[in-house]
Amino acid sequence: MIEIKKLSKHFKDVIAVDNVSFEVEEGKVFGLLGENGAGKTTTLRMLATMLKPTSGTAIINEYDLIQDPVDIRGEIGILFGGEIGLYDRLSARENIEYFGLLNGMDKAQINMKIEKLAKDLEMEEYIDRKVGKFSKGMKQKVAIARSIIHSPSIMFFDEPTSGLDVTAIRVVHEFIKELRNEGKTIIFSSHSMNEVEKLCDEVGIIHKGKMVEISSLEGLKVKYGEENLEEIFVSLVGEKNE
Ligand SMILES: Nc1ncnc2c1ncn2[C@@H]1O[C@H](COP(=O)(O)OP(=O)(O)OP(=O)(O)O)[C@@H](O)[C@H]1O
Repeated sequence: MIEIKKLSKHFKDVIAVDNVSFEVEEGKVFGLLGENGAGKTTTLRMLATMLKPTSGTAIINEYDLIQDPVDIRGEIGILFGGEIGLYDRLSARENIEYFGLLNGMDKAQINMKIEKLAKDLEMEEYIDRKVGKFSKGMKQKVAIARSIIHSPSIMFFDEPTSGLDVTAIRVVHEFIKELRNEGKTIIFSSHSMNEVEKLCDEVGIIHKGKMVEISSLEGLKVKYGEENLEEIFVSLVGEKNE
């Protein structure tokens, strides 16, 4: 369960996130939708304890973001788009293993989990190769494996498909669906309503740091009398997206 309470982040005179509150029930997928610069990454970085909020807090599996950040880190898995920060000189296996050790797992547990992840994500062929020369899609799979090595119950994804080709996007989507089936609680950000529609139970639309709508997909359609969710998004944030 995630309960976000009046979360704000100011960078000098820029209000990146403005008094945002929402809840995500256990086992649900929440899509944070917004244009470039809307405040999605900043929100997720705060929830992942990577950035200190200016005000407000969140309760994540009963831990308070401000009081218990170390406990929260053990509960969450993070997959951020863009620069994913793998160690080029280490193999895929070593990159994943390193994170398992950081999360207090022992070698035997880690090895078992890596065998399964390598199979599930079809990485067996290159699991022992150095990641430096990997394609973007291959690196993303290593990052996915790394993010769940410690079996967190909560996952945060920040635009996890940005810059990936169609095949790699499918892998990420399938992975999110699988996590949902396993009952994980997920928040992921996107600027595409189509992506959100495929994967989410509920959506929050963020615009200029403010949450302008929170609803189930069906609820949005009923409220705005419009079947096409992309149209609803555009009408809410004011300009054409993509
Ligand atoms: N470290 C920072 N210092 C100053 N301003 C920042 C910083 N990080 C983010 N911002 C500003 O905060 C606002 C929200 O940025 P954020 O990265 O959260 O948006 P986003 O919705 O994730 O956008 P995108 O889809 O482009 O990643 C933007 O105006 C951005 O310029």
